[in-house]
Amino acid sequence: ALLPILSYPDPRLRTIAEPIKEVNDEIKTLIKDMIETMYDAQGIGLAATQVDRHVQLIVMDLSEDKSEPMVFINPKVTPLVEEKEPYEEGCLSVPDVYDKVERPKKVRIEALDENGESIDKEVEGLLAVCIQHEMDHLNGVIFVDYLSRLKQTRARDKVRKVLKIREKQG
Ligand SMILES: O=C(O)C[C@@H](Cc1ccccc1)C(=O)SCC(=O)c1ccccc1
Ligand SMILES: [Zn+2]
Repeated sequence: ALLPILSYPDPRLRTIAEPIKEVNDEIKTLIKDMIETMYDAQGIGLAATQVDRHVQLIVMDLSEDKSEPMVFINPKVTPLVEEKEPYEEGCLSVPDVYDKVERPKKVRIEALDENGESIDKEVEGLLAVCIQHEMDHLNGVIFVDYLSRLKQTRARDKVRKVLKIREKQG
């Protein structure tokens, strides 16, 4: 099922997600719904926080044809290098706002997958950018938090406008 995505500056986006104790049917359904919601929203990632479910769960799919969804349960992301790289980020919770954010170039991801198998890999590029962006969501951080006050105000105004237009479209 498609889940509603919270929009900035909704305070629920600031909730800290809890660890998942058991990958039960409820979590399995949430994973399926989040993947469906991510594809529908044309995203490459989605954190459970964004759909108002405050558990440590991230889904991502960087493939062209939306055929390779990845699931990260109770993820831990550790920078492997000091060097940071800027990337023009967007966010499904801050529609139509894109801006440069600097993040560590290479990170280690430790997590469980949907079968409870452990994941432990070193990534860079868009995968590293996206997993750090999603991890921030689980910690109540949104990419606009890294921008200037002025840009944050502009982002709030922009989201308000986009939501009004979407409301009219019904
Ligand atoms: O809000 C989210 O978490 C999803 C977000 C993930 C993300 C994309 C790009 C950089 C950082 C984080 C998106 O999928 S935004 C939409 C998108 O597909 C995209 C936007 C900018 C660059 C590449 C992809
Ligand atoms: Zn986001």
